[in-house]
Amino acid sequence: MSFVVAIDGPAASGKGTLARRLARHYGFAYLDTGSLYRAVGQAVRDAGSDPADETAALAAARALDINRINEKAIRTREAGEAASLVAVMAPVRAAILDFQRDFAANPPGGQKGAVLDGRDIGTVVCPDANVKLFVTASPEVRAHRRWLELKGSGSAVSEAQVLEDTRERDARDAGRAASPMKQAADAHLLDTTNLSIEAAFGEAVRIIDKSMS
Ligand SMILES: Nc1ncnc2c1ncn2[C@@H]1O[C@H](COP(=O)(O)OP(=O)(O)OP(=O)(O)O)[C@@H](O)[C@H]1O
Ligand SMILES: Nc1ccn([C@@H]2O[C@H](COP(=O)(O)O)[C@@H](O)[C@H]2O)c(=O)n1
Repeated sequence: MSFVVAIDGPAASGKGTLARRLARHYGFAYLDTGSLYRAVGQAVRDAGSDPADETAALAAARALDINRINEKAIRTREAGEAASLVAVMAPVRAAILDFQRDFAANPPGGQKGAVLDGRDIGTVVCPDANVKLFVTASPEVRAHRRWLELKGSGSAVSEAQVLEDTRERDARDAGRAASPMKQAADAHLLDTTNLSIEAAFGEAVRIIDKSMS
């Protein structure tokens, strides 16, 4: 049976950085579920439609081919915004739910476990995950990290604008009716506001090792 690590938390809290490192450390498969919503949102934009249009979003979700996701195109500010708009739609979420569950239960490459990160992994996608982490940090720290990242990739967006986007996205993700972002009752809270990447990784390994022994 696959050992599943579920990581949830708000935008730019460090979920992906942590999840990727954990997957490498334990030899597990990794799925960034946010990339699925980003790819759906970006596909709607590419088709010239409005990400708030449910018919267009559902068609894009049903047509999603994870092997054809354009990693660069989905990392923009606009793709993040489009992702959070399509993510409020229950039919869109339903269209990609089985894929995520199957990935967790049967990790590709025959790996013995999987790390999934997103907003509803511990609550909806994998409620029986072996370990659940809820990774967070203050909005200001998260916005600063994301701004540095966007600046590094050539974006001229201001830090104040990134903070505003971050707050808006958090509110939409936590406030929606369908699978809202929420810490599962049995999740460990990991606040990275004052933790380096290394320290956050060390804390997560301590929690996971304990649950494996
Ligand atoms: N503990 C940390 N200290 C400093 N920087 C960090 C830390 N964790 C992650 N970062 C940096 O913050 C940025 C956001 O991290 P990451 O992409 O892992 O967040 P995320 O929660 O997966 O975001 P999203 O949900 O929006 O995809 C990255 O540039 C990453 O290098
Ligand atoms: N399990 C998930 C993962 C993501 N979302 C939505 O996608 C947006 C982008 O996700 P990132 O992790 O890449 O920032 C996010 O803001 C959510 O709206 C989701 O709903 N469920």
